Amino acid sequence: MTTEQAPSSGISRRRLLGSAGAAGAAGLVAGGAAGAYASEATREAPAPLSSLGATAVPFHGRRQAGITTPLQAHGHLLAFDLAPGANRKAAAALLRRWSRTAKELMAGEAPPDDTGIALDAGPSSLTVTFGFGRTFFGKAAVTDRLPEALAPLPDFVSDALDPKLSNGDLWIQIAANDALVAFHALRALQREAADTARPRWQMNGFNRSPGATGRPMTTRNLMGQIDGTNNPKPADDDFERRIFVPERGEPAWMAGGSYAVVRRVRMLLDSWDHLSLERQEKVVGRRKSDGAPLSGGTETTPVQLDKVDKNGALAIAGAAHVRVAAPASNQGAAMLRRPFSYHDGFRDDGAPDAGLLFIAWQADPMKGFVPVQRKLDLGDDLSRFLRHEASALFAVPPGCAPGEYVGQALLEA
Ligand SMILES: C=CC1=C(C)c2cc3[nH]c(cc4nc(cc5[nH]c(cc1n2)c(C)c5CCC(=O)O)C(CCC(=O)O)=C4C)c(C)c3C=C
Ligand SMILES: [Fe+2]
Repeated sequence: MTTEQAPSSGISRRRLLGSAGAAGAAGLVAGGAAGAYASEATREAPAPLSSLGATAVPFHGRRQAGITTPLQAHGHLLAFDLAPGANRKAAAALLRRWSRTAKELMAGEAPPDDTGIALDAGPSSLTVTFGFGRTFFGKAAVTDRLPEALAPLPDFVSDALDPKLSNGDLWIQIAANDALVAFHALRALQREAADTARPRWQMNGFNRSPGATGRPMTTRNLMGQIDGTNNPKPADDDFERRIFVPERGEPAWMAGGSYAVVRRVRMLLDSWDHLSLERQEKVVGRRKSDGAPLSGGTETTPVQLDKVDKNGALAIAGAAHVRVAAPASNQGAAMLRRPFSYHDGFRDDGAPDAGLLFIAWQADPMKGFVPVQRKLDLGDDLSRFLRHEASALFAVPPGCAPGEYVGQALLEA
């Protein structure tokens, strides 16, 4: 489920509908003489998609898509609250509708009553990922299934949180390599929430587009740093244990799932951009140009935290971000960081309202995000340039088999 696959057929129902519509429209504009051309064109198969458009990520599987899937270029994060009076049964019906639609959209299919926003486009690596917030369990009367790991996150020194942009009963992460495909999914899912759930907040983010660089590279954030290098890798022995709830984990409905910490972290870009390159690199502990650690080597060379330079000073400073955040500094605590950048215009003081939609995935937030953020709070040079403005924690259940829906074991067991 986590690896991208070429679609089984290059031509989806959505693409056939789209090109037939376009050809029809061309015929109308050109008038009668073009009619023969129009009907001929209608019968023609559309041109093959580029690999960007054609790539489909399967919806069904052991894990939900969008956790270990390669980062896409466009992302929408949406939180919903259950509408007053919406009960467990209504929530179950909503998750069933959402799962069916997500499956169709991820395959490049047009759902019934389609808006047409993504006509002509392929699935474009669309992923849709669903999660449950702590407040869901009381409203849906399933408090007996509330995971311990969904305990509220503690307060942090660097928090300046906006409650209206935080938490939420239900969460959807939508991501795709095409902006219209991503918005199309957002609109379809929001329409299906109907009277059962109301939007609480939305955040829109982006990453590098595939093909923008000469070779596939780790993405950069808005501070210009290569960001994501030292993430746990699926090939690591302890990857599954760190990121996903074990098969015999508690509660049973979360076995194979993961917990997503979502933080909207504004960057103080005006202050940051005033630092010299040398200072910026010291704050992080890596070179800006290629992401290599200041202890030497290339981007992927393991960081040597004990390395000293010829003057006897630490090559990676005591308060450098990579030192303070490293598992070695946090009793092994680790998380999979899978963020999007955001830019929401400018603030009243003229500063960019921009930063990182930081999303951290882990089997247990108390062994991932929480201890690391506590440590960063105490003495991380980078934190001086960051403001945590929104926060949420969601239980993201495992994926589902054909005929099932995400969260079924929570809502029907
Ligand atoms: C609580 C966890 C973390 C927050 C919040 C966080 C914010 C944040 N980080 C960057 C930029 C970089 N982070 C890098 C590495 C890194 N960051 C965290 C954790 C948090 N970051 C970890 C666990 C690590 C890996 C440390 C290690 O083991 O080496 C890097 C270096 C490149 C990389 O490995 O990804 C950068 C750059 C920003 C801009 C930011 C908030 C906006
Ligand atoms: Fe970081």
